[in-house]
Amino acid sequence: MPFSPLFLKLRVSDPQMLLLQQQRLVISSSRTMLMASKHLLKPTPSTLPLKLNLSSPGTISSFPLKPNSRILPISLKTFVLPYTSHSNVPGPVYSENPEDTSNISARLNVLKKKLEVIGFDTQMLKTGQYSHLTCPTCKGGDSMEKSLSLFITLDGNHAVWMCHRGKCGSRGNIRAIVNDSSSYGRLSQITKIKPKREITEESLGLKPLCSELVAYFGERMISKKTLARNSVMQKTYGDQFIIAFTYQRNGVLVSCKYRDVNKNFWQEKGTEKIFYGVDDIKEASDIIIVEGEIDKLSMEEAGFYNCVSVPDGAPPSVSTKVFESEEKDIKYQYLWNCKEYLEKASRIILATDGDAPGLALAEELARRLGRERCWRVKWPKKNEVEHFKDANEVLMYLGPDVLKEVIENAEIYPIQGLFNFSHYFNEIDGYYHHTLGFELGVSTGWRGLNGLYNVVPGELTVVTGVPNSGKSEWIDALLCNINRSVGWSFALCSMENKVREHARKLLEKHIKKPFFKAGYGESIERMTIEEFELGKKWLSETFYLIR
Ligand SMILES: Nc1ncnc2c1ncn2[C@@H]1O[C@H](COP(=O)(O)OP(=O)(O)OP(=O)(O)O)[C@@H](O)[C@H]1O
Repeated sequence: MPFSPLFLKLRVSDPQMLLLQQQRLVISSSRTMLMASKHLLKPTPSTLPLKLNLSSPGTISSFPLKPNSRILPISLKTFVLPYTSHSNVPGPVYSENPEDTSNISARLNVLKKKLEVIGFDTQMLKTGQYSHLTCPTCKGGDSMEKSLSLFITLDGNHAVWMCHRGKCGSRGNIRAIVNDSSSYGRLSQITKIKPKREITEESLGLKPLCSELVAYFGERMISKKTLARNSVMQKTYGDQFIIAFTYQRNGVLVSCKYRDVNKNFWQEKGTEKIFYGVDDIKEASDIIIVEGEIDKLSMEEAGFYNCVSVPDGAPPSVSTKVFESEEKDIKYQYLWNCKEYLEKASRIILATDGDAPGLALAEELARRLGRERCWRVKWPKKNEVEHFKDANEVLMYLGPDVLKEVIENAEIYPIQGLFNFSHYFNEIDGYYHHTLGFELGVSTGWRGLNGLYNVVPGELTVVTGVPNSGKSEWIDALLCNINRSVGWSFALCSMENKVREHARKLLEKHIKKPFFKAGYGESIERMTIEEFELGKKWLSETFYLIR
């Protein structure tokens, strides 16, 4: 909705009154503001209105804002390396005398010694900072990555660490000065959280897909070749065949998700949560994320191998919880467990389902991955009201080429405050076709002024003049005219007028009869009580008073 026009009356010697049209009661009548406006004016006895355009781009937008989440957007980079910002944001200080540096360094030395015993390299450790280290438990796996993050409190007394390798997950904490709350004793052997089960195809009893299941996939346009490449298998429960989607990392079975004929899903207990197909995005700079395993297989049919599926489907809605830490972000552990695969991606296409949960999932992923590198797809229309909801539906009903187009036409994920002209085409069209309503302004009601001045929403009008020259009366008459012609209502900030006086002046202009018995001209009739009562109703419907 466009901004309302704003009338500002300046007595050349004594600015004092401000009028606002319509409901937006946002401008104060403070002297400061009026004085500031005065700089824009050359003192002149003229009473002609001056126009100042307030709607210049970059200062005030008259367009609706995009809906925004109340939660701060969070980028993966911030999550992965959140610690760079800690230098600017002091953490809690535990020392009673934080400036007692000798104590801090003494404590830190003790702490370092204890950490060395556990197997940490303490050379680069500093208080108040996170350090990325090799985990003494898993040694960073085959890639020997520095997957452990360790934080030392500002007082140098407490170290907390966690290994982010999905297969390890070791964590612990230790204090320089051991007291009752110390967990050093317990943690001299580093504790493992939720040790992950080691599984194999044999241990799970997985078998190659039977012809019936291959045919089932065939109906969904998933080829045998794609099934084989993704090691889709089956498990037998009694006489029932269940589809087994194998979750692998570096070719090793990490987890397995099952699906029965009734579309029930379940996952092997105690296994690590990772993306489905994560090996396919190892070195990819473009990544597609979908909401289900069959959608991942569908993308492959359209020629996109660089695709992964989330393991748990979509949440019902966007969470209002504030992100605390990777460890506490339980629902999205699969993302953190695979973060090294995602870090390299410069473009992440979120091809989640087109329904509300799918959109919520896209939002949750975008927050964590960083909106600036996320894109989203637009699923094609099924009919006048519906859209196809996911990759497999598009593949089945429209074919691989259309699915390819959907991905190729993905658009940038909306970022707060970043738009493009196409977002405004409706408004631009309306402007061109004169259908917006008041884009060229409304008449003041005085025909002689039409070619010189009209009241345009979003613009500021300053009415200036020498004292007592009729500025207030003119503005009141203008408001009455505009109310009569186009029905606008107004907010009045007129401190110089008593409310009852202002009511009288406005009623006289509206009813076109004097409020009191005129002291001149016998034939001039005073407004009747009925007219007065109707006039009061008009007053309260037309004006708001800022006092
Ligand atoms: N067109 C008019 N015909 C007759 N009287 C008028 C007219 N315009 C204004 N007046 C009268 O002149 C007086 C001053 O008018 P008004 O208060 O509108 O002036 P102003 O410029 O707003 O004054 P100030 O600078 O003191 O705020 C009022 O008594 C008003 O009724």
